[in-house]
Amino acid sequence: MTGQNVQNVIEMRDVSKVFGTFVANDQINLQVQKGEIHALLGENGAGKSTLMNMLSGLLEPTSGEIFVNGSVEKIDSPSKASKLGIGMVHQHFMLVDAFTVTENIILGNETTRGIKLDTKKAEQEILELSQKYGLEVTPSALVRDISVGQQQRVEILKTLYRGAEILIFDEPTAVLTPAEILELMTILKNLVKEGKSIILITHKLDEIRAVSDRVTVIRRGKSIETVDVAGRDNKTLAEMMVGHSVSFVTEKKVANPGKVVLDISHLVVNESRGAQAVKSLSLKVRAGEIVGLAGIDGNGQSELVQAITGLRPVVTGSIKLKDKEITNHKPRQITEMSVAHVPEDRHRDGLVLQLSVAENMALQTYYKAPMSHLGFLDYKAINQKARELMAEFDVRGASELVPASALSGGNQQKAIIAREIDRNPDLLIVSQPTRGLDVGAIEYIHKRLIQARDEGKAVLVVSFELDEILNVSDRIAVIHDGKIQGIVRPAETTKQELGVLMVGGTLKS
Ligand SMILES: Nc1ncnc2c1ncn2[C@@H]1O[C@H](COP(=O)(O)OP(=O)(O)OP(=O)(O)O)[C@@H](O)[C@H]1O
Repeated sequence: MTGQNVQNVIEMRDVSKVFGTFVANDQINLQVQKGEIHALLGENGAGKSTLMNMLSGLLEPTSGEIFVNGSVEKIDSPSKASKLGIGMVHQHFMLVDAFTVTENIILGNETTRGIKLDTKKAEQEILELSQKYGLEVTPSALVRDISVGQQQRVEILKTLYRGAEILIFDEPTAVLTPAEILELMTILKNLVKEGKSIILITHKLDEIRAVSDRVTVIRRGKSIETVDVAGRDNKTLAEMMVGHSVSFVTEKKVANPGKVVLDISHLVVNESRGAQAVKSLSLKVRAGEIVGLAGIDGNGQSELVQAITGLRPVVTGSIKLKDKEITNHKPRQITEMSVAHVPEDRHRDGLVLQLSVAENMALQTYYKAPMSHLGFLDYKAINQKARELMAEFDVRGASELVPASALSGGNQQKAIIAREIDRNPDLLIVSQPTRGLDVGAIEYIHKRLIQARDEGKAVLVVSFELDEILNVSDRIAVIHDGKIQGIVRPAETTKQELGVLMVGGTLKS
């Protein structure tokens, strides 16, 4: 069937997707015009990824029609999507670490294009594409040796190499540093300048306003409206998304810090290849305070958190928890000493994706009553507890029995935070707590962190988001090159000052 408005490279008409009895997409309409950047805005679990998975051939609609360049199409596989010129850049990269950039880009494409791994020719083509769109890469580098930002460029090149005209980006900036985000924004603009069309899923309202032409709002599985982005501010966009007013600043009382709970002294920790990542670092976190650890990715913050939680050996120095030595203790021993941890990589360290949401919520407690009796798991108790936590923390999903992989990214994060806060720890360490979360969920998580502080917990928040650090912290420690470059109070500093410390500068007193 033709006759559609050919200006629309994509038209989704009354598209629904039902999982069991759960309606994830409810008669959604979406029109994407050629040469535009079209943002999709919606709360965690609203149904954005589900909708895009139907465009990229990973899921088939339960009902509704999809038109590509004016013709109705059945997109029943990723290769069909690719043939139709649709490419998706996923949030979690799908690259092989041990292969080169070129090998990753041509992987899976050799036979369809009739090329027998002609690496030289492919390298040439990749260089041409990378120059045309400003996607700098080193074709011969191994993927494991390049930065996250470069890995994302490889993902983008992969879709372009397969001839993508319509590119879908699923929260592309969630894993990038501020500098890499700026580079990506330029790349997106280059892509549309060259005639590509882009669908952009992001929770970052600033990014939507910086690059998008139009935005479609999705709420609880339904498309609410499509509007021009020009002239709208963050508050308006946020309110359109959640359907009520949103506050960007979390109210909090002045902290009333008590005894030192976490005492890190002259700590040295190596990174995986043996170089020093944490270099004689000292830091204290007291009961009843939130210390925010700000810094550019790769300055030792991951290794520091891994050392505190027993996941990485300490070379020298000491870590004390309420005056007790925990240096190089096993992770389970540290957990048992009332330390909770929300890890930065929720898929690798936070969840077992194939287990149910309920089982994941019991991961730290399943071996004890009331979750188990005489060595047998009590599923009634496990599931009941999960239902309570899901209601309390607004974890939206079909039920507590679905695998964790079936929760949306933001809801997976809320599930981990619920599990860790519920353990009522003395020390709560949260890394990138709101990565991938919508503004409403961020507001809620920030409130819960402050509530934990007010209940007397020591809280260490590691984040690349300066707004987040400034919003929740009582003290901000800036880490640079494995050392604490400075400690400041949020009310007495600015983002600019933090930026100076983050690159290793010092503040004039
Ligand atoms: N295979 C599945 N089985 C059951 N429910 C599913 C499945 N896949 C997705 N869902 C549910 O559908 C809803 C929509 O999820 P989706 O991932 O599309 O949301 P999203 O808008 O992309 O959210 P986020 O911003 O958090 O990534 C969620 O409640 C999710 O739990």
